[in-house]
Amino acid sequence: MIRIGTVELGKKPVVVLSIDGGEEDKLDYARRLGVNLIEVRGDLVISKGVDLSGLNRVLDLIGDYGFYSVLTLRPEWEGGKLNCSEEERLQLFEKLVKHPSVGAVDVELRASILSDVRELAKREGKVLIVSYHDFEKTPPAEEIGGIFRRAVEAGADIVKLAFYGNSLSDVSRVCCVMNSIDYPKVFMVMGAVGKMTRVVGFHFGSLMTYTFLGKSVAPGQIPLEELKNLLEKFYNC
Ligand SMILES: O=C1C[C@@](O)(C(=O)O)C[C@@H](O)[C@@H]1O
Repeated sequence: MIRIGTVELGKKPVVVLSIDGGEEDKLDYARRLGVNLIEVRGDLVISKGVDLSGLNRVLDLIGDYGFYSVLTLRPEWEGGKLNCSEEERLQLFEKLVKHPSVGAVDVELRASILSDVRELAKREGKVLIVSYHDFEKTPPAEEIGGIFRRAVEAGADIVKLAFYGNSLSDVSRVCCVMNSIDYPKVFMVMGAVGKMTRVVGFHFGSLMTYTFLGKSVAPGQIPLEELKNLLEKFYNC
């Protein structure tokens, strides 16, 4: 069983609210709607002109509201807003990962700093999420399996795969491949056709689902209120 901060994964659906630094004033509301973790999209926060001390204040506030966070610094080359060198991104990770409210760190499988971030996470006792995003398509089953294996070999505590779905066969293929893999995982099929995976993914072993308040941060995300209602219907939680 994996725990991010005090949040146990795998016992019931875990809801992660992705914030870009503009929603921290809604943390009380998020708590009341059953959000379990806060993903700090540090790349989005920084893109709004917030500096490192401002990012630390966001992390402070998350802790003040009793949440643990997942720290994400998504680069432009994987769909994020961070436009800096990998060395600079690693320095940001080094300055932020140690924050007491950070429970997990998300780094891309294709990042040249992956092994550095892995060692950093291990040293600081944080959960390592190794993620892979394809915002255009869903690969064939064999390729999905290969990506997953590479993430495990890279030392992921949790493997997170997010593919863009163009058809229901994309959705069913991802669910079937994920269902066949016994390893801590999170997956979603992005886009309209893949919306269902953000709710039914738990049936196929996905540990977390990502949501938003205000503006979504990825195609096909379900807003928090609607997601809460769907999870109550499907999982009585
Ligand atoms: O990787 C993911 C999943 C995501 O892309 C989604 O589709 O909900 C949202 C991102 O913020 C997060 O880091």
